[in-house]
Amino acid sequence: MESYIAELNDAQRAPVLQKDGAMIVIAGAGSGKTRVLTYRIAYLMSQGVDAFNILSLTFTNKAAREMKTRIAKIVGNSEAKNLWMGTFHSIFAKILRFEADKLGYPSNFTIYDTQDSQSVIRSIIKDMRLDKDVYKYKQVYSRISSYKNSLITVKAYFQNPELKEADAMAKKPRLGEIYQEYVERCFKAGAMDFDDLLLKTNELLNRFPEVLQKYQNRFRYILVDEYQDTNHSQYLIVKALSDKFQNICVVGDDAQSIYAFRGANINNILNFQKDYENVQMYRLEQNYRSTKNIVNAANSIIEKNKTKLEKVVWTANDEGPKIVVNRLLTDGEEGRFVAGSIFENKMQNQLNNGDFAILYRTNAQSRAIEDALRKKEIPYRIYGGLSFYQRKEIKDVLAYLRLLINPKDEEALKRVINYPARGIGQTTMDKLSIAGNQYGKSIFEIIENIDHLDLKITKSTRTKLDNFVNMIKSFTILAENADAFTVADTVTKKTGLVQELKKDGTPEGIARIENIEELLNGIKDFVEGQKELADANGSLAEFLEDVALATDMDKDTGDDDRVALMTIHLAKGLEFPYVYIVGLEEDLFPSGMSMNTRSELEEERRLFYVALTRAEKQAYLTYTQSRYRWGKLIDAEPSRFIEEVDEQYVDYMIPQDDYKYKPLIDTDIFGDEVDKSKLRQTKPKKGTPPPAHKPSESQLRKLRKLKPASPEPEKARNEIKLEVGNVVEHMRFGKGKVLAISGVGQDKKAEIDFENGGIKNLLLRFAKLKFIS
Ligand SMILES: Nc1ncnc2c1ncn2[C@@H]1O[C@H](COP(=O)(O)OP(=O)(O)OP(=O)(O)O)[C@@H](O)[C@H]1O
Ligand SMILES: [Mg+2]
Repeated sequence: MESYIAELNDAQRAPVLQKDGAMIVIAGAGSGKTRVLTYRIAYLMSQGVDAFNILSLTFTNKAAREMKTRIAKIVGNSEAKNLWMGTFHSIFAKILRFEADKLGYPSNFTIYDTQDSQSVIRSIIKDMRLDKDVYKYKQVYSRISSYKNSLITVKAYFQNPELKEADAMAKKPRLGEIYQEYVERCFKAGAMDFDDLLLKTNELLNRFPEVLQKYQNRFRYILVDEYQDTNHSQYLIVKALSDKFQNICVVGDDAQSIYAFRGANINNILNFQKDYENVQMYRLEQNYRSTKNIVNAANSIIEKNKTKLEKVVWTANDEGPKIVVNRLLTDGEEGRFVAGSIFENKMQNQLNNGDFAILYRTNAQSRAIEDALRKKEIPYRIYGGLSFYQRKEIKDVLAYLRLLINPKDEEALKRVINYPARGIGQTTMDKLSIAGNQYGKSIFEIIENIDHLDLKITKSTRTKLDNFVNMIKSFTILAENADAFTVADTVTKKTGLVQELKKDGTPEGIARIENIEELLNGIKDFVEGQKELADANGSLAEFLEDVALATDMDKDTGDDDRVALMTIHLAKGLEFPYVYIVGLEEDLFPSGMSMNTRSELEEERRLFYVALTRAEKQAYLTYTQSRYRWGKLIDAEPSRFIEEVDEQYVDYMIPQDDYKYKPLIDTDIFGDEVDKSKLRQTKPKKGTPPPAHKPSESQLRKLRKLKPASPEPEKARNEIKLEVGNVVEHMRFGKGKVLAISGVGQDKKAEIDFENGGIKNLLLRFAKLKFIS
């Protein structure tokens, strides 16, 4: 037996050693799912499976790299290099390049990022003269994106009157036309957006059986991490590719499904057994990541969800300190508390900055935290947010590079045709655009043929356009032989980009030049790295693809020591010794936008579960009493999730005098006077605690029945549609009759005459009412 196999427990070893067939590993956080995938790949290779025949799909490219490094240690570097590992998007972008011509795309197609896509949509809305307050481009974009991820093409859209009706109901009757125009413009520009990378892969595998066969034969063994967050489009790709050999291993945790809002479909996990023959189901129960306190606290939260697979998670690790909950006055205080606590922990326990993570629900929350960390001189890195590649000056350089690779790339062209200024104005651009639409050609092609078209563009402007096109063409020729660095270096010099910034002379201008230098350094590194690989040569096209699909996480080389700041969504799959979860307030976490239905609330709760289970040694939860939101200082309420953590695993910090704490006297929804600060300190006892030690065999047998707990038919409490005359039940006041309803939406209230409490005016959003008749 290979020695690394000994680094697995019995339950983990089983799916690693089952070489063939379909298998699913369902298990809670930190139980070694990702480790199973990694070791399984190493094992397959030791059994003679060629690395070229293994496809492994991960949530980030960084995760893929880490797995590869681990595998390389076991099987050797040269073999591990040939593995196909990466995100769905990066793997299938590669395949699409090989096969692009079949779909009518150039193999050098551009990948439009979200900004590019939204910019195309904005100009369509403008060109169609639609009201931009009704047709909000971001909303339109996400609508189109969700169609694509459900494989609803333009044709399918128009064949399905229900979709059109739904959009009409949402006051966007022309959404289908926008969708159609968007698809046409992208196609004309030789561009695919992120969603196309999946949609077009599906199209490719469906329409061309010989292509499907080729990749089925190639990827004889397929592995998928974080399977709970695959969307329909991804699901179908995996299904098609694995259909022939059925050697597929997926791992996931339904309790960590947090992308339903982007189309992830939990049924992919629930139905896996139906999709393949002789599916082996494996469970892992022992958590190796966290202390008992953290594991048990996390169990006590997820227990509150009605839709879930029953699972056991226990740990043999130490008890560890309790979870610390602290209330602060403002977000500034919150930042100072977190920075101070990190500082103290570092001093007391001799830790590195990299041992800490600060997790939040929304990117906007990072600012106050950053201020505090800077004051304490604690180095940090923000993941997500505005990435390096989205900075203006970087996008400018990249636009030139994209354009020389794919001259049809309309978004790139618009960005740089008159930057630095070349005297090509908006009127000229409009004329070119109109001609482009009329002839179904790209602007670049229109300019190339400008002498044959009657566009009423002056001779002098035509010369300027000519010069621009010739410059780009000269770069294209250079790129045929030179590597990415040489090309990029030439472009920044010849286009006048750097000179323009030098002229500017302001500190911002200088910072921008430094960023461009940084980009060039990055390209140089990339070229050196790629030259070592068998199937790459450091070309510009390869670099651009890398950039288009890079997330901030991917750039993290981990070689400098910083505190990590990120949204919880980004933290999935990661682990840190110390984790601070900040902003635990109603309407922020759970998000005010996700409380309309029980399923949305449950997704927020899973998000909280993900956050807490990132922690190895200790977790901190913080909330504030008031917070600036949308420019207003509002009273914040502690998140319901804080109360949901079984109190035996929690330490509440008593506010110190220097917090300038003022008790907030308020009336609650029952009309009683309450001191809000005390509200959360007296908590009712919770139900049976989850197992702190390995549960008994009989308990395990009960819990192991891996069937979905049926969601209770009772409606989410804010879903209840009450009418005057209805009878309801309240936990405290007993039965009551609805006398009147007032307010709308979030403010909807009901006046109810209760058996035990008399007449009460209750905010329906909060009142725990059961509908009786
Ligand atoms: N048998 C084992 N012995 C020792 N350590 C282990 C074992 N299995 C897993 N670990 C460690 O436990 C931690 C969690 O493992 P891993 O990340 O694979 O869990 P996971 O199930 O993928 O978690 P998540 O659900 O958060 O993605 C890692 O640090 C891993 O190295
Ligand atoms: Mg994992």
